Amino acid sequence: MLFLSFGGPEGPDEVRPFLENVTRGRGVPPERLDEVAEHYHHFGGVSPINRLNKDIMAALEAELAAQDRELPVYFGNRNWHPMVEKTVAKMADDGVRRALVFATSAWGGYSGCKQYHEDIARARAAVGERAPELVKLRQFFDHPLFVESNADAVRRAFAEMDPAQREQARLVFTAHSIPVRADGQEGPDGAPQWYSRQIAEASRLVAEAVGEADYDVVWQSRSGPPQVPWLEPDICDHIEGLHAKGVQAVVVSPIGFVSDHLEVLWDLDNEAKDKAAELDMGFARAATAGPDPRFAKLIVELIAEHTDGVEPRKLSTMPAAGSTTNGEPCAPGC
Ligand SMILES: CC1=C(CCC(=O)O)c2cc3nc(cc4[nH]c(cc5[nH]c(cc1n2)c(C)c5CCC(=O)O)c(CCC(=O)O)c4C)C(CCC(=O)O)=C3C
Ligand SMILES: [Fe+2]
Repeated sequence: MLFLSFGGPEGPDEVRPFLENVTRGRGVPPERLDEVAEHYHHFGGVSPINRLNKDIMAALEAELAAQDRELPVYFGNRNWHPMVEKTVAKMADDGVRRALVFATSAWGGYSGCKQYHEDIARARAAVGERAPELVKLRQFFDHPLFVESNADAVRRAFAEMDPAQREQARLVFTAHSIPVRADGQEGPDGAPQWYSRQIAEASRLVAEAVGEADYDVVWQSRSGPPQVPWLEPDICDHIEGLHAKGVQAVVVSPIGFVSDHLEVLWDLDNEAKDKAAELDMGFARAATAGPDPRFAKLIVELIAEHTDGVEPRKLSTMPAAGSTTNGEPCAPGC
């Protein structure tokens, strides 16, 4: 099994080279990179993502052992060490001929799915003929274990809230913004907005599970040049808008993220929280699904769909997608 993720710097000297890897050829303006570098420096130049991924892998290994499944887990990243090319070379050295790939995103779209397929293809090309066959596991945004752990996290966040504010607190889901044009691309069902529709659907399922009829879905962490439209509203603007309408408290669910990496710590626990405080609003941020023990069970279930013919469990009617061999596109044009 190859555990494939984004990667992140482990010290101040690694921040710039990491950011250059992330944005290579993407037209992200240098001012934006300076701003994001500051976010990393605020945490000593260390992204929490590597530690979080190691925790998930440890839980995954324990779950595999508990289920008597013998499956070695390798770790590789798109943007920082251990780089996926090196990891796949090591797998070939170890005699691995075929592996499943878990990518740490629940979603379709370029950053969450297609780019991981490109990583798989690039790593295989770098290794050459000896490269193992690599089969990526599917998108899991509507898997009951993902939905239930996010729902429990939302319940805990409501419970944390001052009882006086709890009743009127507004539930707000947030995910990583992407360019409006990128979101316009068709999904495997032939309809556009595959990524934002999945976010909407996962949010609906979580809201339904916790019994909140009214909620919002908003975006965060936009990048790119300011003149290019990205999905809106931004979480901080939205908190202002809610305040103007008389809402006194928000519960924020970072549904778009698998763990508390830098965008969650900075854009939510700093910026959004400060915005709420400035407006004298109550604020509670729900946990992400990654550290929940159900997350390792979810990964093993996705594995079992391939090894044991386990029927994919899905709470939405949107088609399963994102699983192909050697980085092939899921559907023509995907
Ligand atoms: C949809 C999406 C996810 C969610 C998918 C999923 O994971 O479920 C995601 C995850 C992540 N994004 C991350 C970090 C960054 N993303 C950037 C830039 C960008 N992200 C984009 C989209 C997404 N990104 C896009 C369209 C860009 C513009 C440039 C480009 O087209 O690539 C930049 C460059 C600076 C900036 O512009 O912000 C950084 C540093 C980290 C690691 C955080 C850590 O270190 O803890 C993670 C997990
Ligand atoms: Fe990103």
